[in-house]
Amino acid sequence: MTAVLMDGKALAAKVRADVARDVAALGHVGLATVLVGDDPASHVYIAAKHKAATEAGIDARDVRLPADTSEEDVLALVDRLNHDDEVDGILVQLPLPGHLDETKVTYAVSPAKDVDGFHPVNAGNLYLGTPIHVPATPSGCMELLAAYDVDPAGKEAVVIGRSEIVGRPMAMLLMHANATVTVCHSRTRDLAAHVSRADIVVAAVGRPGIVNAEMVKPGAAVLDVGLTRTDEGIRGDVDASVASVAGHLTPMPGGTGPMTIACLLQSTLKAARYRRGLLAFPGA
Ligand SMILES: Nc1nc(=O)c2c([nH]1)NC[C@@H]1CN(c3ccc(C(=O)N[C@@H](CCC(=O)O)C(=O)O)cc3)C=[N+]21
Repeated sequence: MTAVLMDGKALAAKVRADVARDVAALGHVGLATVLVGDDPASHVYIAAKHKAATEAGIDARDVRLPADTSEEDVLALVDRLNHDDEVDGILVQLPLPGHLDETKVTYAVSPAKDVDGFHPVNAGNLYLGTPIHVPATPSGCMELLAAYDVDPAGKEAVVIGRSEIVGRPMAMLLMHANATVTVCHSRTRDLAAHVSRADIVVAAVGRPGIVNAEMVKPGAAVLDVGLTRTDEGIRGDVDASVASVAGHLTPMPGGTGPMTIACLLQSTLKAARYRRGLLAFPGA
């Protein structure tokens, strides 16, 4: 068997075109990104997000601060953006330099403008099954499954990784879609035993090739979120051999990454709708 490739690039282009149409209808939609310091990967991601936002007609503001910026100054900036009427969505690029408390900065972003969905109000509402802003990578994975008619209902799903930005929200979304969800992590005793039972596998740990053909159930849908830069190029968590066993597989690159960016734009549009009262912000 050769897996059907889940083309994230193509689906992302479609999502972005839909966002562009809705942005045009709304008039003005603003996104502010905050990048502290000079992590080279973060620069690549921020550039990609700005290009996509601008192409969708979103007014994207690129705020950059030196690596030694104090926490007080970062929090003051976030506060200004919270109160800035031109700004519908705020994204603080992670990781932050070590002297800054990521939790504190994440808490500071207004939940309605938190397009990453990292604020506890948003994380909590996802847990409760009443999602407001949902992290972009897991959203993109759900969109990929839907686009390829892989319905999680009743299926065994294994999520590898329990990070706040991918693994945990991914598990929630799959559970809400009625999958039976197992979350594996660094202390899991027998990863292969869990993966071999899964109809849907989402790998998000950043360990190149940790998922291989021997452990994947024939016909399973496998989504690769891990991204490691090596001398030979970008490598995912899923070994290339899996293509001969899986039913569906995301390419790496060109799978879940482009969908992450597309879903970020969707969240920005949603944030603009909350702010204009076109969508009710739960509990507000
Ligand atoms: N506040 C915050 N929000 C994020 O959403 C966030 C973040 N911080 N920090 C870092 C991670 C990582 N991330 C990616 C986005 C796009 C690709 C992407 O487009 N990848 C391309 C390859 C790009 C390349 O060449 O490096 C692909 O998979 O085809 C990957 C990773 C968002 N993140």
